[in-house]
Amino acid sequence: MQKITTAAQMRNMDRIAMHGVYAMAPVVLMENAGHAVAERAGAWLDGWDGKDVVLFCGKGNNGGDGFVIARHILAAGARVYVYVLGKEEDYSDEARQHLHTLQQLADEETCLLLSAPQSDADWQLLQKRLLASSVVIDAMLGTGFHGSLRQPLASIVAEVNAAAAAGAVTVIAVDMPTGVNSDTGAVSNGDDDEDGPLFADMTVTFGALKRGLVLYPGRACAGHVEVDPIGMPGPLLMQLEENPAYLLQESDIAEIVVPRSPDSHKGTHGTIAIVTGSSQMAGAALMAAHGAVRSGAGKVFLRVPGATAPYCIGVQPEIMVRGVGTGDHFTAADADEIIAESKNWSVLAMGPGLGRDAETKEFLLKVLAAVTCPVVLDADALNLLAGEKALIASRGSRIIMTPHLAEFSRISGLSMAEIKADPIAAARQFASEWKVNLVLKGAPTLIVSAKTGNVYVNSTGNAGMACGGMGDVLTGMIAAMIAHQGMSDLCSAACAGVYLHGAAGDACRKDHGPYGFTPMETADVLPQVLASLEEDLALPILQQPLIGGK
Ligand SMILES: NC(=O)C1=CN([C@@H]2O[C@H](COP(=O)(O)OP(=O)(O)OC[C@H]3O[C@@H](n4cnc5c(N)ncnc54)[C@H](OP(=O)(O)O)[C@@H]3O)[C@@H](O)[C@H]2O)[C@H](O)CC1
Ligand SMILES: [K+]
Repeated sequence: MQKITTAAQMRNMDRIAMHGVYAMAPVVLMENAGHAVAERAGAWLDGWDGKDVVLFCGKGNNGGDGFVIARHILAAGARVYVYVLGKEEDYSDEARQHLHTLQQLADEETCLLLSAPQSDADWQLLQKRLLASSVVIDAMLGTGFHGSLRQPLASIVAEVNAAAAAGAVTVIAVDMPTGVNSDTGAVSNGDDDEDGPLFADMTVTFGALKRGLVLYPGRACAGHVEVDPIGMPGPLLMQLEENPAYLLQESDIAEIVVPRSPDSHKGTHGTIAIVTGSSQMAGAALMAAHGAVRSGAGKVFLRVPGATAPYCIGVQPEIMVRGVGTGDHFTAADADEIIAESKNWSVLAMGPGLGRDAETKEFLLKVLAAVTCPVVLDADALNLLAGEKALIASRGSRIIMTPHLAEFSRISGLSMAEIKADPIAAARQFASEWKVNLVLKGAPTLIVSAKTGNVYVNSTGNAGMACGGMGDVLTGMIAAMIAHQGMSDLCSAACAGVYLHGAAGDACRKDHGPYGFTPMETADVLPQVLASLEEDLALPILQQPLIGGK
């Protein structure tokens, strides 16, 4: 699992690597960092030989990495213009040492060292060089960036973006794209909206992923991201700081979603109950149930208010529908029937299309206080339970709440701006206060474990999924995942549901185009997504065919 760090955690890791028991020389870490970029970007670009490169080095250690990169790509056959944007006395000892080495290699033909552009003529020359080069390397700012971009960096970033937009150059960022805050993913637009952030085609980052590379809008600036350990001692990288966050990747999910045992039966794969809907929103209930069906649930029961049942019965034969009571929304009088039935259920999901009637809140409170199976709460269930922290906290580790940002703002009392400023902290704080497993839906979706406080950042999904009904399908999927063999840990089930839902959306995007595909279509590609996941798994002996076959 890829660890995601903050700048402070990274600095702490650096400090221990250099000044703790490992006593690594700072100049060596910088050497490794620069070498890693030269190697990884070189492999990605099919080598450096014969390439014209413009390299911008800032006045911090990110710039120091740039001096090392210049030396390595020169040796690999590139011609390089190095803009040294700091004064020699500004640099750290290790950066200055690498600058001195590079100065010995400088010549007119292959390695020209230049200072920051000042006159109009300098800027015109810079533009010309950018358009004539094939690669730009951004070693201007890394984890030390704060505030909004100052000059001349803001204008350089604007020139690089313009050259890239003209199709002239491939842009490689060192550790972070300049202008992206490494802790929040917030970007700087400088004083002029066109002045930043830098948009990279590839980012090579050091030690571990930075939050700003996985959170939007920064994530959109990073391009293809590779993480290099730069020779950091393994135990240091593995060491869990407080409040860790991780990026969810296919291999992580393949470990959680165990293959079905060949002698399993429908009872093995869970009885999922979706108790939701109202006459205005029967579709939401059906989409949630369909999400569960397509996730391989053993049995799916849909319980809707009595007057809603005619809209749901017979729509999809796999879903066993029954109306409860006679109204068009649930009331407290309907709770006993649900509570009695729940003894046979593996999991209960409530919320999509539930409506916000006060009577429905009474129903929810009664059901939640009595049921013992795990519960997934979404949409209107969240709105109705916004003030019920004590009830949720009393059984939160058995509950998954799945708000989108607006719902999360309503129940947490945080403004959208506060959430966006630090979504990881906001999600973690909420999960800890409400003692609940949280799925904060957005780009990207965050999952927080009630038990450990660990945060998982999803890596799948796309903007085509921003449409009504996608969340309903996800609710059913997460419910079905909980019932899968070996998935009794609710947070793992939520991670699997969220990852697979996004992967299904990505498959739809590929098949249908960037948007316009539906939640039902998204659910329908799940078996294919699961098939590709199974390819990642070593099939257990029992799964292998007895005769023939692959
Ligand atoms: N283990 C590792 O990860 C290693 C990382 N390395 C590299 O080091 C950088 C971090 O280096 P640091 O010197 O701390 O920071 P930066 O180089 O990113 O930037 C600091 C300079 O940037 C100036 N700055 C800050 N904000 C702005 C802004 N908005 N506009 C313009 N300039 C800005 C800042 O100037 P101040 O006047 O504000 O102080 C600094 O001069 C990391 O990212 C890696 O690339 C090591 O090389 C190896 C180990
Ligand atoms: K950079």
